[in-house]
Amino acid sequence: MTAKLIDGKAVSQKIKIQVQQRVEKLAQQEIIPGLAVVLVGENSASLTYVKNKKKTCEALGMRSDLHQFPDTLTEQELLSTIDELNNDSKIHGILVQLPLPKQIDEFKVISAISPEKDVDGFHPISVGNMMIGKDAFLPCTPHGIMELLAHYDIDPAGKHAVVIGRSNIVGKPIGQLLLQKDATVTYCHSKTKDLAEFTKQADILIAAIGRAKFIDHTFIKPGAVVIDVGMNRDENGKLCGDVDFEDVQETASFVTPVPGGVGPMTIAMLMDNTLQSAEKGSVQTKPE
Ligand SMILES: Nc1nc(=O)c2c([nH]1)NC[C@@H]1CN(c3ccc(C(=O)N[C@@H](CCC(=O)O)C(=O)O)cc3)C=[N+]21
Repeated sequence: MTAKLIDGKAVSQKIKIQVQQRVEKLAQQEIIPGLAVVLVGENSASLTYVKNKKKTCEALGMRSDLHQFPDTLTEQELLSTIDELNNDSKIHGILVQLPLPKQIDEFKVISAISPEKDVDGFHPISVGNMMIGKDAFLPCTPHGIMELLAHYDIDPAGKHAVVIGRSNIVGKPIGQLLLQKDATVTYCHSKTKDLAEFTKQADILIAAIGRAKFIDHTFIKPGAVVIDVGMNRDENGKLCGDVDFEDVQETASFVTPVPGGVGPMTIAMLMDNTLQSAEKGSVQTKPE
């Protein structure tokens, strides 16, 4: 038996069509959702993601402004850019591409973004609201994973979800979202002893490690759902995940590919968050 493919590309396409239709509705009120993307430095991978976001925005009828700076930018300069974007009524979402150069304190910068425009869901207020299940922009990658599970009728309730990775942007929040859907959640990380002992108990395995093809069939319980959040280059420079996709086929029940799995969902959820922000703004500024 081979695992079923979780087709992030196809699901993201459906979500983007829905976003586009709502963008058209907003256009009748003369509101165009606007996303500001701030990129500091010349990281070529970052530039690719950022261009992808811009292209998607424009395809859906939204605005996207790229603010690109050299890696010598000071923290103060970045904070004043954010201040301007916070006060710009044409901008509904602000995304500061991470990582930032070392002279800039990421926490300070993220905290300076107005929570109403925090479409990445990284602001401490967004994180706090997410933790207690209150209305907040959800971080795009974890939210995209939850949408994928729902789309394939994979209900986390009562399942054992094992998350490998504890970053603030993927590992920690995906564990919380799975917990809110009544999964039993185990977090593993670089200091976990005997990783496979844990992962072999996972009904749902989330791999966010950052090591190419690290997870093979020996880590996987027969019938498990395997979600690959990795974005690595293999020995030939080809994009690949944290999971050895071919090797787990006979063991897993469902698996996400890389590319075409979680990545496209991340972008779709960013578009959805930006649209939602613009929709909220339209309610607040409606003439009486
Ligand atoms: N503030 C911030 N927010 C982010 O959301 C953020 C960030 N910083 N820094 C970098 C990571 C990475 N990230 C990706 C998004 C989409 C794909 C994606 O669409 N990947 C395609 C392949 C793209 C390709 O071919 O290179 C796929 O998996 O099919 C990948 C990676 C968002 N990030």
